[in-house]
Amino acid sequence: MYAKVIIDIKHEDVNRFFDYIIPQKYEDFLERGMRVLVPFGKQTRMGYVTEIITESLDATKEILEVLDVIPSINEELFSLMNYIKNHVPALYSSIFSTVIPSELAVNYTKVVEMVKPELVPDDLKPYFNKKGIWRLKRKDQVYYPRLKKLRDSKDQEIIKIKTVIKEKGTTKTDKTYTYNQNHHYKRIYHYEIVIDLFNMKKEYTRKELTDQGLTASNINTLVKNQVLFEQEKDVFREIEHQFDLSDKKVVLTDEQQNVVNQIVNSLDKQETFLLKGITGSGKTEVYLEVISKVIEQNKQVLVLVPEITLVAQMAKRLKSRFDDVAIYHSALSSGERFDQYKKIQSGKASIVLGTRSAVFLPMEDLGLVIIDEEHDDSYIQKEQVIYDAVEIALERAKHHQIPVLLGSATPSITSMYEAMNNRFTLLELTKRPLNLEIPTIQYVDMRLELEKNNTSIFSKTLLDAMKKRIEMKEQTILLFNRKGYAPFVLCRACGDVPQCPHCDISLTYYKEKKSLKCHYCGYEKPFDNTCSVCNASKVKEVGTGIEYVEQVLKKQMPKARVLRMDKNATRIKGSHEIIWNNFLNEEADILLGTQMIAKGLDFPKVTLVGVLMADLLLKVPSYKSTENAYMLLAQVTGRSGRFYPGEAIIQGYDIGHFAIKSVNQTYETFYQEALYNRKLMNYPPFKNTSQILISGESYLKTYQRAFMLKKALSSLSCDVLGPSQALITKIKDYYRFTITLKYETIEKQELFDLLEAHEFDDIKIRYFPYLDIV
Ligand SMILES: Nc1ncnc2c1ncn2[C@@H]1O[C@H](COP(=O)(O)OP(=O)(O)OP(=O)(O)O)[C@@H](O)[C@H]1O
Ligand SMILES: [Zn+2]
Repeated sequence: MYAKVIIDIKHEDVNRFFDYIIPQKYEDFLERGMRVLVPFGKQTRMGYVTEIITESLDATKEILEVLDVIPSINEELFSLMNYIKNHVPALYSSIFSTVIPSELAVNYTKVVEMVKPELVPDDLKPYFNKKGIWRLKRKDQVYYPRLKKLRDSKDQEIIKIKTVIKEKGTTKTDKTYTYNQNHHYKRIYHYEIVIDLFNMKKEYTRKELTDQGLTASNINTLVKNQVLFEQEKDVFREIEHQFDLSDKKVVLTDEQQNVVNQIVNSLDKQETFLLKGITGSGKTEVYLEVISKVIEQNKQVLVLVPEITLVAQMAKRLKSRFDDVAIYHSALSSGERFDQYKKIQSGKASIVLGTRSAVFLPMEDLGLVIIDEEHDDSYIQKEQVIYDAVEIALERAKHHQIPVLLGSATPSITSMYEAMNNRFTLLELTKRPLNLEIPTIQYVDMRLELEKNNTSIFSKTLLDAMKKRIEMKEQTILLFNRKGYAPFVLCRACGDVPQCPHCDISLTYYKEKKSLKCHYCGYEKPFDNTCSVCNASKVKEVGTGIEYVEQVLKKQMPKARVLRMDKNATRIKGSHEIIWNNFLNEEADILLGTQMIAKGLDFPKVTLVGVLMADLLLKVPSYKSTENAYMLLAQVTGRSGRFYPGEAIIQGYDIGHFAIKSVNQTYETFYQEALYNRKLMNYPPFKNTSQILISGESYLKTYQRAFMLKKALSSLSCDVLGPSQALITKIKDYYRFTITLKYETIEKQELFDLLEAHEFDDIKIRYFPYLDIV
């Protein structure tokens, strides 16, 4: 028997199947989808078995080891990988590592062993340990050529180089102790506490015992004298939460019950529901009720939220009401994530809650997928292997023949269009349950503030409203969608902005480190207030970042307790949940944040939402920027008045803009206008679009190649636009051009072949299945 294997190396040259002999001991055991170790050239590598075959002409080497007990890739996952493969050109190995958890990957470390110590050059000797072993680090790469020579020297092998492979995910074990009733230890009277403890519970972990005051040497003595039996056991790394498990009990409104009934009647069918419910209309209660019905049928539910910020709130609701909830996202520790994965893989989770990548988790008895805030861009993975988790979820639904429930107050234009054309079933919630209205919205034109000599970033209206909230013990959410502090520096004398020498982008200013850094290539140089162009000592930070807003806020409202939620404030594991929990428990008056706080969150005491520089949202270069701005504003203002009547204040310089104005109107008004624009411009849902990036070191050559590609593409039935300069015209010394495709249908494989044929050593071509990712 033989196995077809994809090798875990991300390189074009090995992007194909390799045949290996299955040793007899693995013949009955090995299955398609398992991870194996195989010899590859002079190395040992991990690989994925994609097929078991009976004949092979190429197989010469045997599989060394099998890493799985259950296949890491089940049949459903294989079909999802196939779906991805048909949509984007990507290496097999990259697709594998996209769909499985990173904990299933392995680390390869090279180890050098002395064979003839006397012949090892003196300057290398200090790197070896006492046992004659040197674990190579990344920085040791400079020694590779010399080491290889020592290994390959003709008649004498002076050293050996081995690859040590370690799985990233590890199972945690802990020592546990039970009490031996029949021991003969005389001095047990010294350990009364032990007797008491084991009267209460049969088994304790080492940590539990030390927490009770026993020292390590106490425990050792008791084990030695056979009072305690010691055993090594796997321990499950449970995720620790900040919240308590108390569930709200609500009686569904007629509208909610209606929606629930419709979904529940279709649980055995593949059907896509679009639940469009205004902000605060109680979509979560609908989810919970439907989930309980799915679980009654012994099936599983996958719940996706677009951002880690939203996990805690949903986790609290789910864990309070249901057992066996697993949680999966990138902010867990590697150990926690590995254990959650194992729990899911073994079928022990009835509900899985996660962010984008959770869409690939193995769930054999999947009965429903819920995608909350379905309009959110975060569902699209924009790096490496590009995919849209919503599309993947719809594929899974096809596989299992089950419904998908998409929920949003502001559905994406494409989802709404599907619903209007009866391909999705539209369900609506039009009211807030406690008869509360959507908050009233007030616009403040900051140009007029300036005329009134107010140069602060806060208008008087907003400042007064926040102060009033503090007096009334109510809370405020403030949105400022720009991260970091003073993102760049500028010479006030000549206007020069320091740029990265390798990329066409201004350098970011890091105040604490006093340095300037390029976001794209990592180039870094110390900040210097002398301008390199005009020599004036006038280089200063520019712009107002969210940390600056926080400072001003504290200055203008010294009594206010402010929490900040942005990428910087949430770098530490668990901080999303801490900030969320603290604000929910009213330990702060104001929650200041980026788009992270704009959607989905439900804080009863928030009666004011303020938006600073709303027009910043429009400055994003995307065909969707108007729509995204509208949706973000409609979402964030919807955080106000969910339990008590509320209001929202939007500040900006261009508040007459369609996107900003529309927040005060219905979603339908906005949808009609946005759809009209998309029709006019041939954007989705009317035409499919994708983009091709052509990059190379020579400006002229790259531009020429892009034109040649355009010509070749005209043989396909699609509109080809461009080539034009990419938004960032140069990255890491590579010039960048884009070509945009618009089409109804396109033969993807033909397109990918064409792109491949146009790749040259000095020209790179990348394909993006969606616009504005380049
Ligand atoms: N039937 C009900 N009776 C009383 N309160 C309810 C009812 N349904 C929902 N609520 C409460 O209303 C609030 C808003 O509900 P929820 O967070 O589910 O809104 P949502 O539709 O998800 O809104 P958004 O799109 O803004 O996130 C919650 O505090 C929820 O507990
Ligand atoms: Zn750079």
